[in-house]
Parts: sequence; C-alpha cells; structure tokens
Amino acid sequence: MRATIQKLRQLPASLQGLLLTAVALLVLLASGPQSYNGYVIQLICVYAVAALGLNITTGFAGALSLGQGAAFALGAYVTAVLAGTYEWPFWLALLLGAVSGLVAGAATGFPAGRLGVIGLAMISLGLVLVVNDMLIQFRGVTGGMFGISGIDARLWFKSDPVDSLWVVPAAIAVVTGLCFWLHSRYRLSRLGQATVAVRDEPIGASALGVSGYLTKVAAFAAGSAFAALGGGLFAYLSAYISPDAFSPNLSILFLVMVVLGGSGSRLGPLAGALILVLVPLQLDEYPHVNTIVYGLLLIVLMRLRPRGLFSRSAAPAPKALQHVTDAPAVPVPARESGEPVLTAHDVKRSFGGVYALNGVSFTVHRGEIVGLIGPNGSGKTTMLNVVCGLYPPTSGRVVLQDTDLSGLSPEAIARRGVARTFQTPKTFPGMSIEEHLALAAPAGEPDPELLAACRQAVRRLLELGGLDPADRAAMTRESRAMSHGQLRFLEAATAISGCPRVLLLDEPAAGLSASEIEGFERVVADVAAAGVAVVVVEHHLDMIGRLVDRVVVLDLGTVLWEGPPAELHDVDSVRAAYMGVR
Ligand SMILES: Nc1ncnc2c1ncn2[C@@H]1O[C@H](COP(=O)(O)OP(=O)(O)OP(=O)(O)O)[C@@H](O)[C@H]1O
Repeated sequence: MRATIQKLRQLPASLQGLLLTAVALLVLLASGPQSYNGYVIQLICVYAVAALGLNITTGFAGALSLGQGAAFALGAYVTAVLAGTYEWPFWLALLLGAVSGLVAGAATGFPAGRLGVIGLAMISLGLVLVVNDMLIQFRGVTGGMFGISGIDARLWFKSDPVDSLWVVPAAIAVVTGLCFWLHSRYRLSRLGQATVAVRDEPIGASALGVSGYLTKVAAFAAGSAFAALGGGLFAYLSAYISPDAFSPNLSILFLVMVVLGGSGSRLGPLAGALILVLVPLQLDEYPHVNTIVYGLLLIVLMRLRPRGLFSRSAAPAPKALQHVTDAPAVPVPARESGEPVLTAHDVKRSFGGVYALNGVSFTVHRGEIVGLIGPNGSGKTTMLNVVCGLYPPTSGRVVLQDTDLSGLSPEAIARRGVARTFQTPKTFPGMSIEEHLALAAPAGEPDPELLAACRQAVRRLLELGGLDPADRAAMTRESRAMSHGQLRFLEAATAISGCPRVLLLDEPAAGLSASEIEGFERVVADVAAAGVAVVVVEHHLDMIGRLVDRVVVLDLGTVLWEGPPAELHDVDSVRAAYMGVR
C-alpha cells in the first residue's frame, strides 16, 4: 500500500489529476450515476474540491479560515441563480460561480491578509454567519428559506435541459481531477513555494524578496474560487438548494477534512473528504452512538497522526538543482576590493528612546569582506536589520550603489540584491532543499561569472552540510528533519543561490565545528572573490582574523574602531570595550 502511494505521489500532477477523474468515473459507472452510491461518490468529489481550496488557504498559506462554507454557498447560489432563474449553460454558470468565489476571496484577503491567525479566523467566521443570513434575507434572489429549485444542466442559453444522466456526474469527476491538478500546480509553482515560505518563516521569506501579504491574498482568492466551484457542482448535484445545506458546520467540516487528511499535503484533502463523508454515513446505522464513535475516531486518528494522514508537504521543484549539480568547477579569481557597494551614513536606530545605533557609518566595497564585531548588545544585528529593511533607520541612510535603501521594505531590498542569514537559521521546515534554492533563484540574468561562482558555492555549502546535491531523495525531503548545522549551511546556500550583490552573515559560525567553520570561510572568500560585498557579524575572533579584510568594531551603537584585523588586538579601546581588558 505504502509503495503504491509512493509511486502515485511521484507521478506528474497532470497524470494524478487524470487518474483521479478516471477512478471517479469508473466508480460512478460501477455504481450507476443516479444511484445512492453514485450520489455519495459525487458528494465526496464536490466536498474534495472545496477542501482542496481550503488546503491552499489554510494548508499552504497557514491562514486559518473558518469561512470556506461561505464561498461554497456563494458559488452554489450564483450558479443556481444563473442556471435555474436565467437558464444559462452549465459550464458558464459554474465558471461564473468560481469567479464570484475568486472575487469574494480576494476582497476578504485584502483586509484579512494583514491579520494574525486569530483575526483571520474571526473574519472568516463572521463571513459565514453574514452569508448564511443573507441567503435568508435576500429572498427575491435566493428564494429565502425555500431556496432555489430547477437547477438543470443546459448546454446553451435557454436550451432544453440535457437528457443524459451523465452530464453532471461527468462534470463533477472532470472538475475534481482538474482542481486536484491546479492545486498541485499551485503548490509546485513559485507562488506556492513563496506561500509556504511565508507560512513557515515570514521574516526569512521577506529576506528572499517574498511579499507575505500578496501570497496570503492570492491564497484566499484561489481557495475561495475552488470552494465556489465546489458549491456550483453541489447545486447541480442537488438540483435544489436552500440555506439549510450551508450551515456554519459546513465550514468546520471542510477544515476537519484538511486537518485530518494532512494540512498542506497534496493528497490530504482527498483523503479527508473521503473519510468524512463515508464514515458518518456508515455510522448512521447506529443512531444512538454514531456521534460519539465519530468524535472518538477523529480523536484517535489525530492522536496517531498529529500532522494528518498525509503529512509530507515538500514538493519537487523541477530542475532547481540541475544547475548546481551540473555546474562545472570554476577557477576562483584572486580577491580584490573594488568600488563601494554598500554605505551606511550616520545611521541611528532607537528603541523606546534608547539608541541601539547612534550614528554608525561604514562602507563595504565590491569583493570585500568586512567583519562587524563588538560586545553583546553593541548593535551588530540591529545594523544588519537596518540594512536589510527589517528596521527602518530612525535617521541616517543606507545606500546600495546609487539606491537609497532607507524606507524600502525588506522584500524590495532583497530584490535589489541584498541577501542575509540570521543568528538562528530562518529556513522553511515544510520545504525541501530544492525548493529553498528554487525560491531564491535570481529573477534576472546575473553576471555569468558571478552565477558560476555562486552555483559552485551552493554545491560546496550543501556538501559541507553532508548533503549530496545529486541525491534526489535527500534534496526533495522536507528540511524540518535537518540538524542545526545542516540548516545553517542550507540558509547560507539559499542566500547565495540568489547571486546577491551584498551578503550579510549574522554569526554564521555559531554551532559549527572547527572544520565546518574552515570550509565555510573558504566558500565565503570565493563568493567575495566573485565580486560580492560581504558583511560578517561574528564573535569568533579567530575566524574574523582569517577571513575578513577590514573590521568595524561597534560599542554602544557607535563605531569604536575600524581597521585591518591584524591590528585589532593592539588597540587599547577595543581591548577595553570588547575583550574586557582594562
Ligand atoms: N526589537 C528591539 N526592541 C527593543 N530593543 C532592541 C530590539 N532589537 C535590539 N534591541 C536592543 O538594541 C541593542 C543592540 O542589540 P543587538 O541585537 O543589535 O546587539 P548585538 O551587538 O547584535 O548583540 P549580540 O552580539 O548579543 O547579538 C540591545 O540593547 C538590544 O536590547
């Protein structure tokens, strides 16, 4: 069973979608499209479509939505009004139903996308209650409590309803397969990778140029479109709809389908829909205990599989690593410092009136490695945070070549070529190594020499972490299982794979062994030799002595001394402030 699932997982998404449609059609053929079993199979498909949509919003984007039932109801009513009242063709009624969900999802996502998990849950729950009430109140359109009947499938405007019993079942089977394919494509796309990155580590994602807000709005819109399409299919399946079919419980049911199946996984929503439609129907034969057994079953399943039945969320990122594995070894040029790349001009940054940076100025040149050192709390990390846009400066400016970075968002600064690592690696647990590198891949056409050097550096960093870039299985595994050292190398490899102009490294040696530090130093030196300006914040003074061209010593938010590392130990003020020697 496990081997079969493994093989099915490895099929391309398009084939998986086709297979799903074929299986649904075969089962429908065996049971008869008008039979009770046929109805149940179609209901599973319809709910699966809505659950796949919710998996985009909640699973991929991590936005807890309790409002999937509202989009489902909206799609059902838009489709039912167009099909029943205006006698539109079924394909167009379904399409417009889905579009209504897309628009409603985007309209919800724009204000809701900036809220935290609880705020989002509250807004979406409010939406379900509002929509449910509107279905009753706007009876001129919705039929109020009586609902809408006569929802017949037509091929063209005002034509007679189609005779065939197969139109609706076939449409349901095809749309389910199509939605599964679209859902998988979404996860595999750059947008999907960005969405998961924001879910797992929003600050790390912003450092790669990803806008968290837009990924959430897109996920809301896509998730609602799926739900509305499911709702439209439900209207045709039932031929009659009323508000009773869309109680707030429906949204909870969709959520449980996603969580039970495995939030964020690609097969989970299908499994969730299958189980949560079939199990209650089987239990209906035992009316006194059915709810108790159903509840206990859910508890036991979640206890045994806390991340759901299908927990794997990482997806292959085709060709992401080919350029790394196939890259020929490149000779490393001698390192020379060139023109200024990054300049801090009198940067101040205060927190509640206390200045963490109080007028810091320094310059980093092309190909140069600058060590930013100083005692704990002297402002080193704050300086990196100001450069990469996480903290806007209180006053002063940071200039990247000719661009003033002050006031730009972290995403905008990252897109201009500033990459960084963090004291604690901000990698994305639900994404594979391949996906990390694919997400960070440069958007434009970088200088070929820089590109070759960066690819070589990425390969060597992965190897330093004991990861073989040619080992496809390892490269497609979720990074959540990786050790601290491996994550450090992965984070650095990710930052470098974007071919940055400036590389900021925050305590890269922390937690690494002596040999790992040495290997890391060689990679950083080679990247600098290819023209990248590097700033290293580090307490490991031996590493600083070996690696950097120039040291900038911070103390209490000001530059205490600047010069070559060899002279560091001879400067009294540095010894006093930094090493505690008075
Ligand atoms: N978000 C924040 N809110 C309030 N104070 C902050 C914030 N970030 C930094 N600080 C303060 O700014 C000062 C400088 O902190 P910073 O982390 O930049 O020092 P550091 O030199 O990197 O220290 P370490 O070597 O321990 O990492 C500290 O006093 C710190 O408490």
